[in-house]
Amino acid sequence: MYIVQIASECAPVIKAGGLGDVVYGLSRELENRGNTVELILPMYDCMRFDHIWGLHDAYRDLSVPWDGGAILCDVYCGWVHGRLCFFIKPKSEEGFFDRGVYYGCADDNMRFAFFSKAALEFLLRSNKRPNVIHCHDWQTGLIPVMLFEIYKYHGMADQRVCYTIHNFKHQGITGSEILKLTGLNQESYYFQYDRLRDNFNPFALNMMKGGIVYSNFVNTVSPHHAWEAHYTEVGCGLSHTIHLNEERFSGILNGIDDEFWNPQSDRYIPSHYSKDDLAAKEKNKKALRDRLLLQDSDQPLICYIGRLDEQKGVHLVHHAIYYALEKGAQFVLLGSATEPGINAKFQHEKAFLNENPDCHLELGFNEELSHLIYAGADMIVVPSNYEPCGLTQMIGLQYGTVPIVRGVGGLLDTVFDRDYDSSKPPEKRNGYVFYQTDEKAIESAMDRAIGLYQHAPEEYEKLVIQGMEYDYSWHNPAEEYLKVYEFIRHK
Ligand SMILES: Nc1ncnc2c1ncn2[C@@H]1O[C@H](COP(=O)(O)OP(=O)(O)O[C@H]2O[C@H](CO)[C@@H](O)[C@H](O)[C@H]2O)[C@@H](O)[C@H]1O
Repeated sequence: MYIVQIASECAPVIKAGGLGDVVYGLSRELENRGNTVELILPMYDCMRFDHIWGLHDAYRDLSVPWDGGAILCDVYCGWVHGRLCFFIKPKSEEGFFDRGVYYGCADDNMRFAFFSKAALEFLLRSNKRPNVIHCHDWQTGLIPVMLFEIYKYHGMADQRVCYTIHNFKHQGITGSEILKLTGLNQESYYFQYDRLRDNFNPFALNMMKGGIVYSNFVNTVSPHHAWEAHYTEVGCGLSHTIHLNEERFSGILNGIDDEFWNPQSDRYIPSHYSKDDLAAKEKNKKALRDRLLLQDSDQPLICYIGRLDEQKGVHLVHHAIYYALEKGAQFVLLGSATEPGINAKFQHEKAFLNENPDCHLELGFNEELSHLIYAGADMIVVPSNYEPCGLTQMIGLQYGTVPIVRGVGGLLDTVFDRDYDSSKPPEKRNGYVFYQTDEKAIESAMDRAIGLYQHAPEEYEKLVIQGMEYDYSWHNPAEEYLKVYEFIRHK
């Protein structure tokens, strides 16, 4: 099958979070199974060019209709660790992707609407006719809309769209100007409730809603989160739209790339290990302590890795640091905050804890360091308010780092409480789960984890091994996506 992924991220060349991991990992697995996969991405000035091999011109002066005129783009092509990627570079004054950041500009809606239009125009003009176009999140929500309202009539009638939602919080809510810019026009048509009109603001359009309404199949990234999005406030206003389209909606659990995230071959860690050789994991702990100037200790090292925002339960992340220290454990945090208030709070904590030999806060994005932390830590906390899937707990499991998670979304589908999970026999349990959002809840789960580490090391090691035995690679999820692709192809 010929599949084109269109997204705003692809790890490691463009990675702000989990979306990048998924786009890369799924593409690799689909190719391993004999499919042809190509990716279309924006050409950001700040992306990691050092991860692209053989970058060259693929299409010069692609004329993308925009705002009644056209913007010329150059399309470059290169391989990102074996994946064939096309990068779109607009040559307009706005410099849509020359902002030094991936997201967070005042005109993000326009930037990604343009990217979506340019991606379709590129497919059309270069005569690429994939069986399936797979798009991701609000940034590409307009792709199925424009495909089925415009491009279908220009020789792209056979293409089918699978649309994956990684985060319902950001939906691309925009004004009517986007219709004129993209050439969709016809305000009264698109402002209908069963098309793009936002479910709560009758004067706004919602790009993610467009993605749901127009795609041949829609999914989010875990079965439990699919249920939450349908039936709870976690759908962020789109539950009714999901309800109306429920026969085309499901949850497919993410995987993690087992080449990139593999303690037996990870290029960023000093000592490779497996579940049969856990002594080598200790060497990574030592390397991590040395690198971050932490003192040696026989107490557990607990970590947090992830974006620092409301979604991730920052108040509990903050509490976990102090509670770990109170219990004699060590804590390492690697995170970046885009919200100024949250950033200021963690900068303050970093300064306050700077001299503490048991704690290190690293504020920023650092792929290489993240690997060493997964390998060197004993436990990872993931106290999210909501979590569509969550990759950090799965990576933690793969690296023998026991997850302590809040029981929401994909965390519930992947972590099974050692002491209380009745759905799994004891030998299949792999971590700790708590449910409430108050401090006592995370404290009790941390107590149980730290207690086992301190008082029953053999039992603790068993738990580590049980976690490492889980297969959260892309093998099963890719199978499910292929079933979806086959299903929509023949519709
Ligand atoms: N400061 C930092 N330095 C280095 N690496 C960092 C980092 N902060 C985060 N990372 C890395 O980025 C990824 C984050 O994965 P998450 O599942 O937390 O994704 P996120 O919430 O961004 O994405 C959304 O999409 C993903 C994919 O579908 C869903 O799993 C998730 O629930 C949803 O919120 C991991 O690979 C992690 O190691």
